Amino acid sequence: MSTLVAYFSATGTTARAARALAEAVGADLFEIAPEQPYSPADLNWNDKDSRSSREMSDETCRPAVAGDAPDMSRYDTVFLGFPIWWYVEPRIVDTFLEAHDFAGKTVVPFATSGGSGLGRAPQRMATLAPGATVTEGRLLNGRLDADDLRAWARSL
Ligand SMILES: Cc1cc2nc3c(=O)[nH]c(=O)nc-3n(C[C@H](O)[C@H](O)[C@H](O)COP(=O)(O)O)c2cc1C
Repeated sequence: MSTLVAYFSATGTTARAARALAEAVGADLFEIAPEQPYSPADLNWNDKDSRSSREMSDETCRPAVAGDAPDMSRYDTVFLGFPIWWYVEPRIVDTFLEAHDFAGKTVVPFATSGGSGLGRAPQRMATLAPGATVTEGRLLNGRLDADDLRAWARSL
């Protein structure tokens, strides 16, 4: 069994963290790409009518994921990365969690943000991945050190 790093990234920051993590721990990498990419206007958190604001104000919103899904049966540990949006994981991460069977797997959240922590994201994610062990996760803001990432992965 092996390790997957799956991530959503709207503007590239989480993508960089995900690549560094996958390389450091020798994991496969999968991008959770939205069927409809997010434009800069979509990401405007000052506009309560922007796409991201509308999605995040609706707990049941599940934006569609593009492309082929990974074969989850190959993995026992899944690092799941995302930008913090309104203190939690973007709804498209919820789409991904509900689309796969994580029972018996370890799901490790990681995030980038403007400063907020993971907040309630791990708890929310646990409710969407029945039977999985969802760890408390970690912010991967700033410079990432491969040895530090490996030590973190070993400690899980
Ligand atoms: C709609 C939206 C909401 C955000 N909400 C938060 C927040 O609650 N706390 C925070 O620290 N950063 C917040 N941010 C900033 C992002 O988490 C941060 O820029 C992140 O690194 C972006 O990652 P990405 O480039 O992978 O999309 C928000 C960004 C967007 C677009």
